[in-house]
Amino acid sequence: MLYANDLACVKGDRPLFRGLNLQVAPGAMLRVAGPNGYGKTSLLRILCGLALPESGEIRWNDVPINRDRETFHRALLYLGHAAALNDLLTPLENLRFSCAAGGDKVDEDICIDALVRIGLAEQLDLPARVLSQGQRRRVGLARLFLGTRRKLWVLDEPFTALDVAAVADLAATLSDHCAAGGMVVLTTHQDAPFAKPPAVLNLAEVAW
Ligand SMILES: Nc1ncnc2c1ncn2[C@@H]1O[C@H](COP(=O)(O)OP(=O)(O)OP(=O)(O)O)[C@@H](O)[C@H]1O
Repeated sequence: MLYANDLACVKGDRPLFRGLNLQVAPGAMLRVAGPNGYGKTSLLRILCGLALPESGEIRWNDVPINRDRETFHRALLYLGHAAALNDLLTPLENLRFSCAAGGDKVDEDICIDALVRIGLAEQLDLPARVLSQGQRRRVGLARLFLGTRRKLWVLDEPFTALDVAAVADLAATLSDHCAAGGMVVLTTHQDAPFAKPPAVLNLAEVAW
């Protein structure tokens, strides 16, 4: 279970939100909504422990995330809104690198299957610099198809630059993850065909 209690966030000299509470239980999906610049990305980074809130606390299974970072990070998969790829490496090399950096031991065959599943069969051996925006996005998203048992997926605009079929496939994957007891927190400006509509947290309602 992920809890956030009474979070406040200031960026530079700009107050963004305060009094923000949330909880995400196993099986749940939460969509963080709000206009541009209201702090969606900032909130996701705070929830992952990548940035500190001005005040408030985040707990994972009742333990503050800064007290046992290792356990929390083993349960967490965070994908930011920009695909962090090395342009000189192929999609396969990038995927294997991000798994290794995240401490996931994944066989090459499983990585290849994930890249094929996400529609990159023809691009396996190309350097990432020649990929389209949608293909770059897919390399990052391939981590969701690896079957690693990370319970909490935090995804910043995962549908950006994907075509209709890829949006449907990803929405089904996120729904399946929740149906299997996983948790998803995401931002998106577009509707996606989830099996169940996610709960919505609108940052406009907690704007400072
Ligand atoms: N380090 C920083 N210093 C100053 N301002 C910042 C900093 N980081 C973010 N901001 C500002 O904080 C605000 C919130 O940014 P954030 O990226 O969290 O918004 P968002 O809701 O995700 O926006 P979008 O819908 O456009 O992706 C923006 O006005 C942004 O310019």
